[in-house]
Amino acid sequence: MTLSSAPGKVYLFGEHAVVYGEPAVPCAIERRARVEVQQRDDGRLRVNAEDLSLNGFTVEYGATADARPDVDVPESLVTAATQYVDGAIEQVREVTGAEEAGFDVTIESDIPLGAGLGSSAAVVVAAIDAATRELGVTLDRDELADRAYRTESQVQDGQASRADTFCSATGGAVRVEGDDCRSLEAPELPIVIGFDGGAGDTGQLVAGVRDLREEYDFAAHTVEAIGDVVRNGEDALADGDVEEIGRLMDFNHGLLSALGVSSRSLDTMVWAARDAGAHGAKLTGAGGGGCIVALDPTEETETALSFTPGCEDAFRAELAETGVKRVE
Ligand SMILES: Nc1ncnc2c1ncn2[C@@H]1O[C@H](COP(=O)(O)OP(=O)(O)O)[C@@H](O)[C@H]1O
Ligand SMILES: C[C@@](O)(CCOP(=O)(O)O)CC(=O)O
Ligand SMILES: [Mg+2]
Repeated sequence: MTLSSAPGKVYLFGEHAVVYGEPAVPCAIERRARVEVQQRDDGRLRVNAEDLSLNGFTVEYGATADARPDVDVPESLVTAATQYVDGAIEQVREVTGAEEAGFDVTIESDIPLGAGLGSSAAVVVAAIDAATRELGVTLDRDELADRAYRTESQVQDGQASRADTFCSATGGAVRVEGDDCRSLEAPELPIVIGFDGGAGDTGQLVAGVRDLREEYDFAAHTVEAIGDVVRNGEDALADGDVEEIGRLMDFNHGLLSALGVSSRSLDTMVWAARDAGAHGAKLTGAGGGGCIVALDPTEETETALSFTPGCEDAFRAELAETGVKRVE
């Protein structure tokens, strides 16, 4: 039995635009997915994922595409729920050459699903790490991040960035621009998260931005403008200027909103945070529903969010210094 954990993340800047080669700065947070893997000798894959949004279910199915899970829910829901884990195991079989390997996979996670905190990347990174180690293969961090990226890219129809998976594998604050992935020195940031209890489908939201960008030049320019915000944000991070980081987060939210990926509840939480005196606030991740990230060293934003209709949970998040790790 092998167990690994990997952290989720918030985007300080740059989600969506990063898919088209602009830079982005995600930051790992101390909310982790833990994936336990046990090899089995019949080549089958059994996934036990109590947190899945189908009210929690256990699926057991074979290695071949025709052997689908025997659960009484629509096929599309099952696929949406299982595709990241399926993809991760496919990568493990490929990279180890153990094409027939079967596994029992058990997932336990503190990261809400589809909420912009990178649950998919954390699950994929931890699953690939645990399953390869279970087969006696240790991937270095970059290869692990790359295999996890390939999984996200496949699920998102070829439209994914390396940002979430690199951040989850590495921990800390990172900067990703195309294939260039590196760690960043970041000041201590007073991160507050508001969660509306909802979720967005990353693949669909990414496809929506892609279509807008192809249809309208001004949407393409909006994506480029996000890149400019990120570059300014990097300077503010290097200077440790939290007020300026906040101002740029506000701007970044406006541009994401223009691209159609915000929602009423995300906007409501963003405004509640700003009204409470946060330095800045924006949605994080793909959007559509889920989480916002705000910066506030005082208790005001967390308190205001906890009284905001439509906000289900408000909490402070610590930076996760460590990315993927083995759990003994
Ligand atoms: N605890 C979990 N157990 C099983 N699968 C999970 C878990 N958390 C996330 N996933 C997978 O990740 C998907 C959500 O990823 P995504 O839409 O990218 O949102 P996000 O990464 O922002 O949380 C889920 O539909 C599921 O396939
Ligand atoms: C929208 C995007 O930039 C980030 C998605 O983050 P999340 O899956 O919503 O946590 C997509 C990507 O970078 O692959
Ligand atoms: Mg994701």
